[in-house]
Amino acid sequence: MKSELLELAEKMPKAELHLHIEGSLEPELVFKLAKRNNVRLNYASVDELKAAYSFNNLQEFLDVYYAGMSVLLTEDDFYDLTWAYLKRVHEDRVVHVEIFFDPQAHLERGVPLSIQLAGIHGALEAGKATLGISYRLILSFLRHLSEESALETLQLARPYLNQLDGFGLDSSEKGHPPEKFARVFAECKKLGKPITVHAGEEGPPEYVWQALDQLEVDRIDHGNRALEDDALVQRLVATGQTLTVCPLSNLKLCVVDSMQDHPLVTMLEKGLKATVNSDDPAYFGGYMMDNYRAVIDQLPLTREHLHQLARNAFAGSWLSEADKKKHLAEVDAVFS
Ligand SMILES: Nc1ncnc2[nH]cnc12
Ligand SMILES: [Zn+2]
Repeated sequence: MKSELLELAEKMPKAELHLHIEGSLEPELVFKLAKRNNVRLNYASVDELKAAYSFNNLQEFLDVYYAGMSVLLTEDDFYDLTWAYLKRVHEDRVVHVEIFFDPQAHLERGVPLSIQLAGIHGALEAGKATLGISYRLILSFLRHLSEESALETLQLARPYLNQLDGFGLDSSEKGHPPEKFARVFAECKKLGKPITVHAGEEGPPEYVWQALDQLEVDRIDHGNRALEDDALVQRLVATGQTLTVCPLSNLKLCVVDSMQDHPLVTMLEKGLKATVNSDDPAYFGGYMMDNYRAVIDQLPLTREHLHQLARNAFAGSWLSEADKKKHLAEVDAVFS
């Protein structure tokens, strides 16, 4: 049974909806870019850097994540990073990606938005042309920074709106509720772009309510802690909200104690539109298939659950209705 599910997971076309491009920066590439840009690292070797990838919570990870991305300085760096991710997920039969980038983290180091976007967008276009991977690019605001900083970033982004497909909110969740950014996302809404925010990863169910009621999000990233509130689950089910769940991330950041305790199957059984994603694959032990392998191995996942997960990802994507329909038919063909 397990091997049949694995085979199906390998074969089915996949959409990844929760991926921080800076979180796909592999240790080997960190060292290559550090050398290219003359950046001094606090680690002597790839192995020493990898040894630092042990986290007790989100903040411990974020400290390493922001330090790692300090090597990203030029257009080529952003291009190489994004291209490496696309090539890697192509092997996992990922055909559509919706990826975040954290512009404020790079602006702080003096890297203009134009450089960040030229590299990331250039690689996404190359991936579309040569690997057949469609994409959406999401500008994500850092919630540990101020509302003012987010508004300034949005101003800087205005000339590039044709390259931005939506807006997100990430970084340190606790103490930085969605309502802190209500005015920022109201501005984003006026631009007619979809919104997705991290909520209920470490933060309480109240943050998920705020994301829904005050930010009027189109998707929730993570959402694990929504399960603590039955009324919230009912709301998410009734409105068909997609949750971009990240199993290996949740394990690495101690959101769950073990993969056997992961709520993915519970979510599906409750009718929540859960999807499987890798979040920050270079830091959390794997890309899309690694995540699928983990949940197939460790959870009572059925063929129907797997089919639902594949469908949820395309249905919850920001693809056109015609493209969704095409991909859903391809998924169904694998499971027929
Ligand atoms: N899992 C995560 N949660 C919040 N912010 C992030 N930034 C990158 N990965 C993140
Ligand atoms: Zn994330």
